[in-house]
Amino acid sequence: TSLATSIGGRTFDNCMMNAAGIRCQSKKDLDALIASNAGAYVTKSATPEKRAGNPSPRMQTLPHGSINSMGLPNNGLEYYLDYVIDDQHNRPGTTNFLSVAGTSLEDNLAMLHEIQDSEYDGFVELNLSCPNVPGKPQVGYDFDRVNTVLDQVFKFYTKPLGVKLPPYFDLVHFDQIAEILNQYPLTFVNSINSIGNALVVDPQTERVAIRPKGGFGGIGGASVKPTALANVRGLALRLKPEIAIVGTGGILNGVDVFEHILCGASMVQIGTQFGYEGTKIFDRLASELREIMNQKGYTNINQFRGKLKTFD
Ligand SMILES: O=C(O)c1[nH]c(=O)[nH]c(=O)c1I
Repeated sequence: TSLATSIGGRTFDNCMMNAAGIRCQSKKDLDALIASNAGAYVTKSATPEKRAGNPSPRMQTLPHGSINSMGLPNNGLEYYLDYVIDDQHNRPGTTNFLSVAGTSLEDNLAMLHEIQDSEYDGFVELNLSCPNVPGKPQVGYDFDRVNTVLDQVFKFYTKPLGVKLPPYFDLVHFDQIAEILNQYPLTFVNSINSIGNALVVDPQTERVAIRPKGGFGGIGGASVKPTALANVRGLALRLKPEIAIVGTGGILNGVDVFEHILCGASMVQIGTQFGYEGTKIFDRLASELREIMNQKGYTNINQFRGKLKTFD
């Protein structure tokens, strides 16, 4: 039973990896991902310079997921660019993901120029959906802005690139974002990021759970799976076949991986639950997914990708 997948002509021996932001900020974190059974890793979203991020408490675990307002803490683009270039020398033929999240178009273009001019030959995940930088909107909710960003990027960027999108909640929004994305040579679209600006309250203390932004933060984990599957399916039905879908959101068990692939995902990313379990989760999910595939008579994931049935 093979869990292999391919995106943009690159093959991965396992269709599961971490989600940006979770246990991927330091070299130590990334080394652990390399040592694990994950099929790839993605680095913490980078800004041009190192950032401390929001004041703590800025992340809280919940019974059915997590809330976070980290505020884009990261070690700066050079740190991650050096890491992934070093890794591609050490492990030729492997492909990984470098996430960038500039707080302005200028920053994003500057970082992509630096990556374009470097010897990095892996994927870039352009994060258009960080919900937690105070005063900054989630670009993914401004369709004209997304168009402008991609138009500017693809004037010069020729290496494989995908975008990380926020969740949409209206079928017309799936139509509108897909119409824009289909105009560009994207390698993949990653859906979803956390459900932004939710609020968790502690009834005992009568106070919010996290400090930044009056307690408003992004929700991840089990509670977001129905929204994540809707976005994966909504985009799979609308995007041109050359654009692969990376499914993120609400994956705790092998069955959740199966559901994301059934909806159209070629690769899946695990965030909140990976944060709790660590890299051994990739072993557990692989055996659980293989068990499901064996029961159903599937020998590889291409046999059921996107094959979700409806009633009609
Ligand atoms: O607060 C963060 O650092 C963060 N948190 C998220 O939930 N999604 C994101 O894309 C980011 I850049």
